[in-house]
Amino acid sequence: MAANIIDGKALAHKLRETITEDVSQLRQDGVIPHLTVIIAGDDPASKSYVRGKEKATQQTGISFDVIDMPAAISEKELLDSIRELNHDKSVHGILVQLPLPEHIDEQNVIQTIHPDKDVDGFHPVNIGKLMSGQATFLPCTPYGIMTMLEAYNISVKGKHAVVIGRSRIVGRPVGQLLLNQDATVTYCHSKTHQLTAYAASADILITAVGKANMINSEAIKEGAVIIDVGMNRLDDGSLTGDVDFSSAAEKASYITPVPKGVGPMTITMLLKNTVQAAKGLSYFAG
Ligand SMILES: Nc1nc(=O)c2c([nH]1)NC[C@@H]1CN(c3ccc(C(=O)N[C@@H](CCC(=O)O)C(=O)O)cc3)C=[N+]21
Repeated sequence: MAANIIDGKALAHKLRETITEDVSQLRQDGVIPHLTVIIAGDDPASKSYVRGKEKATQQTGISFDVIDMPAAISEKELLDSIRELNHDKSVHGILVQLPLPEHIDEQNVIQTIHPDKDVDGFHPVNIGKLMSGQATFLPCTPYGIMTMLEAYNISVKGKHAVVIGRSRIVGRPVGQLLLNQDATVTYCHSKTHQLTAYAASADILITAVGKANMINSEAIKEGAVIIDVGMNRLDDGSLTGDVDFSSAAEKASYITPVPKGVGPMTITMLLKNTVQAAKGLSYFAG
């Protein structure tokens, strides 16, 4: 079987048209949706991701600003500026770019963002809401993945979904969303025995590991749907996923490329969450 390619970039483009219309309506109603990003330090990858977010907000008419902090910023100063943004009525979404410098406690930072401005969906209140099926901001990458599956009419009901990676940002929440939609979910991670056997039993395989080409066709069931969340920068500067794309595409029914798969969807859902924050609403996580 030759797999269908799930074109995240094209879908992102389409969704951004609707978001642009929503923003324009909000502006007519006197609300200017605004996202503030805080970045600490000058890691080139982080800087480049923030530029991507800036470009996407500008394209859709969302107002954007970035607060650049030195890597040596104290945790207290960082938390104080988050508290200020929490009180600023013109700011609807706050995103603190991760990873943070090592001396800063990531969890303290996430918990300081007001849950109603937490457009990343990382705050424990929002994670709790997701777990209990209440309206909330969904974390952008899992939300993007569910949106791609829906757009391609891929039902997860009753299917075996295998998630490789158990991060709070991707693995855990995407497994929860799949479960909410009646998939049978298995979480695998770095300590899993017989990883290949689990992967090869997946109807839907989500890889969020960060190891280039760790999954090849041997670990893929004929007809499986493959969602590759990996973003691995190779020595030649190119970007590749966790899945060996060409061999996997021979067996899969659907597969996401890297780049132009999950990445553009992640940013699109951030835009959507920001608009939703500006409307003063959040989603139902189903
Ligand atoms: N608080 C926080 N929230 C995040 O959402 C967050 C974060 N921190 N830290 C870093 C990761 C990474 N991330 C990406 C999003 C889109 C692309 C993306 O659009 N990638 C393009 C390619 C970009 C390129 O070529 O460099 C693509 O896949 O086609 C990549 C990476 C968001 N992150």
